[in-house]
Amino acid sequence: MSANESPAYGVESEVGRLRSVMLHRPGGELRRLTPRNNGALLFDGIPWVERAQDEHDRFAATLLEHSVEVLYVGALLTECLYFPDAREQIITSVTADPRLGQSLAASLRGYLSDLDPERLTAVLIEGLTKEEFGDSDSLRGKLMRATDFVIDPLPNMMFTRDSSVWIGDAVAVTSLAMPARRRETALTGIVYHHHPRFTHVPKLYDPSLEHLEGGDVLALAPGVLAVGVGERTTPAGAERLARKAFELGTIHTLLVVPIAQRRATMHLDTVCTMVDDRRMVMYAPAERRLEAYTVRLGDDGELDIEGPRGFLDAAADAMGIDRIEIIHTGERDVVTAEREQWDDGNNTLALAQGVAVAYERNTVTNGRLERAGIKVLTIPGSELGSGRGGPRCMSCPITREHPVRPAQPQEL
Ligand SMILES: NC(=[NH2+])NCCC[C@H](N)C(=O)O
Repeated sequence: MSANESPAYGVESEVGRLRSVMLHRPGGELRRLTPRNNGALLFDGIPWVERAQDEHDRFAATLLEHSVEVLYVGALLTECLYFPDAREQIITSVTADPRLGQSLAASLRGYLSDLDPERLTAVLIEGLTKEEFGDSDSLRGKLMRATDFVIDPLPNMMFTRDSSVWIGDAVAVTSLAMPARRRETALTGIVYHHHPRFTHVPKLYDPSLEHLEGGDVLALAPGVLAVGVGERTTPAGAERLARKAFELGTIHTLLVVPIAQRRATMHLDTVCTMVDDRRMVMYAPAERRLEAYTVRLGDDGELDIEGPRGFLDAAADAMGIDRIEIIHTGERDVVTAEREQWDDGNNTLALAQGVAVAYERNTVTNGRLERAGIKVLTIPGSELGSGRGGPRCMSCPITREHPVRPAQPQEL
């Protein structure tokens, strides 16, 4: 590739050979979690930060050992913050927080403007307390405790799956539903709009639109997407995505899959993920329960909606295959299944057909995958898991090769 040629990115499936991925190594933002704020910040515990970082490094090393390019969102953001436009845009968006009040917003603007790109990146992700900022003049500042946040930390930043998703050769910077996560897309948006790697990439969504999270979007096959709607992605978000993707011609079918509005099933990828082009690891009760509406573009340019019918049948039809085979999470007993579903046993990341990264703790599910001929690459996740996300949530694939048929575990 010559210096001024832009690399070709794109994702058409869940299982084509993974070439490039975006991660975020958890850092100081996890140190902000306390028993008082962890619930609002969407963590079920208080992770041991150094251990979480070691676990994450093992994840990154597993990807690198399998020749996957690992890009870190923080490093890309820092590079963007050398551009005055990008700096101005992010500082304006952070200081527009109406909770600040005019005086604090003005002094915060001055403070942020003086930071070098690296420090600014850290503050944007790790947050800033009143104590660190040092303000005591503004009305808001006077009424804050030393440990209150002037800028909230983003501990869920490591779940890069949710804040952007590639659909074909276009990227969707998503619209996150939970208040604790909304600012993540201001940062990913800067990366995709300002980093020279990505300025040429078509953008098919933005954070001002209806709620849509990447963890709900599964690229079942080239041209076929499944989108979970529930706690995070709304039907309106799925509709908007369908219209945009049909317009760009990147898909021909979108399956809308209602999922229970519960924390255990916050995204479709907590219930099922693909391990090759016709097999999924899935939480057993979902196999019977999941339904799908099949959405296509009608001749009149309007959305044509069929269903609902069983998700697996609708998916196999859209993918042009006889059936999707299911590998169940856990054993036949519901308790193990429920435990391993909670611990992200379904949330595997395929590096290629039949090769998947999984948390080591889900021994029963991993054993089943192996017996089914899947090569399982395990990583530790005792600390990372407290944020309720597994290998799939912690990665945003940027480039996958086209999947190969028939499904064969590939030697990488
Ligand atoms: N794609 C996923 N399953 N992401 C998991 C995100 C976990 C994060 N703590 C949240 O609640 O939003």
